[in-house]
Amino acid sequence: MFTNNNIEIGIDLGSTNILVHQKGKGIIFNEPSVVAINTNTKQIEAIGIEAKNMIGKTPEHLEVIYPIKNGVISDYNRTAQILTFLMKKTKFKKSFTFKKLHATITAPTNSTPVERRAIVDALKSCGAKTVQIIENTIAAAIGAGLPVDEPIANMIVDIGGGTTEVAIISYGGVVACHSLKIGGEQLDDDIVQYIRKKYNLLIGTQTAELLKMEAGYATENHEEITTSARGRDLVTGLPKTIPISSKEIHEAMKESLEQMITIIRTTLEECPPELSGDIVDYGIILTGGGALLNGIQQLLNEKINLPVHIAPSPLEAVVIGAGKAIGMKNNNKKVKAAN
Ligand SMILES: Nc1ncnc2c1ncn2[C@@H]1O[C@H](COP(=O)(O)OP(=O)(O)OP(=O)(O)O)[C@@H](O)[C@H]1O
Repeated sequence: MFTNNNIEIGIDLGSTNILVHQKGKGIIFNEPSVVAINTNTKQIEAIGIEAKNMIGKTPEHLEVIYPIKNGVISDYNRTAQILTFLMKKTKFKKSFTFKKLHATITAPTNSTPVERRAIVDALKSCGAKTVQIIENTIAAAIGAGLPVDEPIANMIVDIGGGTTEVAIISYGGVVACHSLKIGGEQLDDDIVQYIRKKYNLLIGTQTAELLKMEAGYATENHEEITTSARGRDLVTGLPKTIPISSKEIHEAMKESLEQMITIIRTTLEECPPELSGDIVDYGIILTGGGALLNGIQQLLNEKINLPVHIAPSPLEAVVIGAGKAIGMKNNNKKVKAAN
């Protein structure tokens, strides 16, 4: 659609990870959604891995934060700063063709027009010539290789860091959808709270995330493993290491996982009957980092009684879909363009 002088990119501004996909090059940026802010100048000093490595080690004038909450940055200025910094880091700003940058950026299904406008304006203020917004779930479906423009219903469950989004997609549009402000970060927090209550031990969220990845199981029945958790004893104030079992980690995450199952059920209940057959035939496609949780496929299969498939690159599906969607905007009725 565009000439070779144009750069076409897809951006996934996730709560946990920011990814940029460039047509012809693939994923060119994939780093944590962390920024280091200079509290004196209010300017961003670092983003991604560089900023994450500063956590706990920053001088007084630097604050390290995760600015994207539940897939949305509420502050327009901060959004513009992050995107400008991102454009510099990905070197688009140095390119003389920058004025021909065409960006597709994803947004949560339930984000407000004000939040979407803020993202579009921020990207345009960075110099993007055209900006289009695509819903996360549609991008995830495209990235997972589903035939979104065909009259076949597909069900996407995207379990990200801050949100779980569920959508039934047919003919390129969302037929039914629900979003929950619970994702992988809540599971980490559940583990922190569980260990604090049961053992009077305070662990960090990064430790909790590692426990989740190594020994966290979505299903109650699994081969039990034991690992160790390191933190600060809340009684003595001293560092302490305790053994912790995969059963306990499952127990900690159980309630949040049940809430995810509930919104999948609710979305299925709203599926028009003539599309239900497709969902029965094709099942549910899982995307987002949460798709990598041990046993999640089995849990959903047992509770929802439908086939469950994990997308080929679950962490990258959304940005790959955003990157591909740029040429699809005339077919995809749910892609909201703001050129
Ligand atoms: N192997 C794994 N097991 C369990 N969880 C994992 C694994 N790998 C990544 N995750 C979790 O996936 C989450 C990040 O997923 P993803 O990058 O899809 O989120 P995001 O797009 O940044 O967030 P959102 O869509 O909510 O804005 C984190 O909570 C991370 O802990």
